[in-house]
Amino acid sequence: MDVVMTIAGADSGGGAGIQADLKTFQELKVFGTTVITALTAQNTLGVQGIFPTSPDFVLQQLTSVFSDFHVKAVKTGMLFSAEIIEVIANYLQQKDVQLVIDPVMIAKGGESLLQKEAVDALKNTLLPIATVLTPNIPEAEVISGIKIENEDHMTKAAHTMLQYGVQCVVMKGGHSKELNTATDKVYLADGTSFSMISKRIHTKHTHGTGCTFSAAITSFLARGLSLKEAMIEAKKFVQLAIENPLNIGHGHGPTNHFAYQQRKGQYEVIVDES
Ligand SMILES: Nc1ncnc2c1ncn2[C@@H]1O[C@H](COP(=O)(O)OP(=O)(O)O)[C@@H](O)[C@H]1O
Ligand SMILES: Cc1ncc(COP(=O)(O)O)c(N)n1
Repeated sequence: MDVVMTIAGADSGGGAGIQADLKTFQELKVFGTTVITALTAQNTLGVQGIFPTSPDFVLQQLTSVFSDFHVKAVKTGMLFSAEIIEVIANYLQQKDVQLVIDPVMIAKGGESLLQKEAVDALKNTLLPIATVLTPNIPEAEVISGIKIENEDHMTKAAHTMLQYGVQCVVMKGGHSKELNTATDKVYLADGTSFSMISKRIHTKHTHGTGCTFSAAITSFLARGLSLKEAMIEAKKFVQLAIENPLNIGHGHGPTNHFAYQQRKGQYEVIVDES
């Protein structure tokens, strides 16, 4: 059994963070372990409270898991502070793992999940050791310092982020103004790029989409898929999870992690290499 790890915040509402990651891992048949960076009191309406873990206890969790398991791939989500990021980067740079960074900054409800001072730590300590970075457009703007209003800006921002040493940047299109499609653009360190295109679902139930997508990439990498195959299959996983909502909660409801196993044969992501 392939072992993976998520380093993220816990979402009491079950739709994002550690909870979304573990549900994704389970559906994709990898064994999920966790390092919890913060507890959040959260539901589909928003984040009501944050209780961060001490950096020392983050290190203790990392040590417990790595001293016992052969972890093949790790993803990070909500990291909260520069101190927590530094502990994680110092620890992971000695390990031979594939590392997927979802640079979670702001929850869908607008609450901050990463302190402003922590962005430099993310860029300077985690990106140099990362395999994949999965920013949405607002996160890409903060990391690259480039305002993204068209595809040229997106390419420039991706190349700026690649310069920090990450091998691949996936610019997620959930927040773009496209009406009919949700396109994620993948930029690789060798200068090539491709787009993954799916139909845009008009729904408010998108809580935890980014967490689910990055957890799916992590699972497929651990199972031995190539970077490109892992990305395409993860896009399919998140598409089916959004397309088949569970309709629970009174706000931005969670996505449906069961849908991929039920319907994966019925949907193909369009890949554009041009
Ligand atoms: N309305 C939607 N319809 C289809 N796919 C979507 C939609 N919203 C987001 N996605 C997809 O979900 C994944 C997460 O994207 P996004 O929502 O931008 O991330 P985040 O949760 O970090 O804001 C991406 O693959 C994106 O294309
Ligand atoms: C603990 C935690 N991690 C990540 C997110 C981001 O998810 P979303 O962007 O869907 O609010 C969140 N709301 N809570």
